[in-house]
Amino acid sequence: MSMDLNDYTIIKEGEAEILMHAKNEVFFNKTQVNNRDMSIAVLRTFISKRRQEHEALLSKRNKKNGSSSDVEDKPNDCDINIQKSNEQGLEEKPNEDPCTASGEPVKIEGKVRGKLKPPRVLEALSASGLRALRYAREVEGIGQVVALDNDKGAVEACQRNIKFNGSVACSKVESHLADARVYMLTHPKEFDVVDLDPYGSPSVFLDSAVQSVVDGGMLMCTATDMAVLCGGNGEVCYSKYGSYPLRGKYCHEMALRILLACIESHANRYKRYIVPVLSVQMDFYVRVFVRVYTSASAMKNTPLKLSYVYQCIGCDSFHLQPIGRTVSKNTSVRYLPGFAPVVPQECSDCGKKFNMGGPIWSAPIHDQDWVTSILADVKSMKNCYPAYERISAVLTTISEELPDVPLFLSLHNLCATLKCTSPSAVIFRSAVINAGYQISGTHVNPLGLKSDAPMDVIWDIMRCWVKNHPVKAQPADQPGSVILAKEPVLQANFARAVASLSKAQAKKVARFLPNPERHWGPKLRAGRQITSKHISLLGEEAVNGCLNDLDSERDAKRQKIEKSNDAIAES
Ligand SMILES: C[S@@+](CC[C@H](N)C(=O)[O-])C[C@H]1O[C@@H](n2cnc3c(N)ncnc32)[C@H](O)[C@@H]1O
Ligand SMILES: [Zn+2]
Repeated sequence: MSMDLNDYTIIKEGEAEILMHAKNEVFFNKTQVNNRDMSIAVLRTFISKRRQEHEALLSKRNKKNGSSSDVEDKPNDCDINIQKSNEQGLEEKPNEDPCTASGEPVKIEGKVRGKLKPPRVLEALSASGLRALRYAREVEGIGQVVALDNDKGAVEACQRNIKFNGSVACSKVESHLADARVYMLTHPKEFDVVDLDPYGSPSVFLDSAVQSVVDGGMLMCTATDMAVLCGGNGEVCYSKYGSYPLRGKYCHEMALRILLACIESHANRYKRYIVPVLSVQMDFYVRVFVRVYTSASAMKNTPLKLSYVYQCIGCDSFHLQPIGRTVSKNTSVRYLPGFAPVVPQECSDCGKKFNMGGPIWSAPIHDQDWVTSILADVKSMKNCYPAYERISAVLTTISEELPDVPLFLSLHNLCATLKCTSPSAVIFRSAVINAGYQISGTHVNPLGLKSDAPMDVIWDIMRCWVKNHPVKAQPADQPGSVILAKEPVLQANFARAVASLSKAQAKKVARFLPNPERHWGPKLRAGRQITSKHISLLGEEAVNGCLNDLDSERDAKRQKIEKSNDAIAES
């Protein structure tokens, strides 16, 4: 088919270039550069971690072989995971043992040897192929990248772009017209990495995606339906993800945890479970990076990693209700349902009722060792990331998040409940630290604070604050009045604590950045007009912005708010 290059513009991102037709009939959203850069960073770390794990496995096996006879010990679950994960990626050493099955470690002179196969990546929803091309061209050590789309125009564009990107792209990237769900179902445990980047919700792809990843492989998954995940339509969220969202200030983190719980439930159907390495809320979407393993016995731990959330409708208090618990006796562990309820009918702080949301993933959402490696890698290859400033800021903030504290408090909301002036973040953080608890920021909200302090301690600190910063009298039945009517048990100490600023704050390293330009938001399915029906995909603000042409005003306002939020968080 002849093509006139004048009909196209060239878009360059990282090392990849794509041809965009003047009519732009294939999806492309440049704001997703943050998403693609972050994924490349995770992919690089995945390759190096996988190599380390492989070497550790080989040396463990060799030690075993050296010290014991031919009879192998029965491997435990953990061994099976590592073993299977590596078997998928093990390559025969040519001519060393022609009888060895492909993918099996090769045993030579009592030593197990094997070479890791470069990881195979499936970009299941590829559109123009930009992401697949960037993976192939920029990530050293990557294997084949399979790019799928069920839209003929997208596949044609992708194939054109593969050719346009030269020999490396041609040898590594292949594009197919396929329904991603069918393809993933018919390629079980075949891909080291599966990347899902859909329009809106990934929910319909999860069941097949968790089956297509090799043991120890990685699933990367975006969801842009934030209005659904953040509680705009609780029942829609429940039907798509099996969880009820709550409309707290922490809703974006809750969205991440709902998505993780949903992926885990799909994985469990196949005796598999997930281990999150990085979970990010950026721009207008959430994106999670999880490893997938198979183990019927490890799967029993799933209920320990999930919780319901009780959110008081009167004050900012929230409480987690774990689904399961364990009882250990000697060496045996029994799995039991969680003790319930963890809260009384009425909030013990303000007397109002609770909404119940979830279940959410309440175990850690990042592996801090991975986060450190990813951040170090990003910093060492600064010029290779077009969105360096943004992704390094997000990773820095994530690296400082308390790992074991789900969700967070909003200092603004606490003060709004009490109708008091707000202490600065530093003063509040100091009081929490001086009371013997931990506190950190969160990457999802410059004003959010994560703490392991129980709610009664938080309210005692605020009661002490109000004693020095009195409020006007309010009606007695208001949540704030009920809270302030009680005397604090704890005497808060607001003296500035050493750790009241995070390391990044102390060094003035950027943690939150405003959007670089207007229209920095989601895009519709290629070729569609924006109408009010698109609120769940784009969010109310974006849709109204397009419909009413109020974008510039809103953007200016948002940037102003972001700047002032940052200033408050730094203060
Ligand atoms: C948001 S775009 C992907 C953007 C791309 N990952 C990037 O980084 O530029 C989603 C793509 O998924 C494709 N798609 C939707 N449903 C699909 C399905 N069931 N199977 C394969 N592709 C599908 C659409 O045609 C669209 O091109
Ligand atoms: Zn309450």
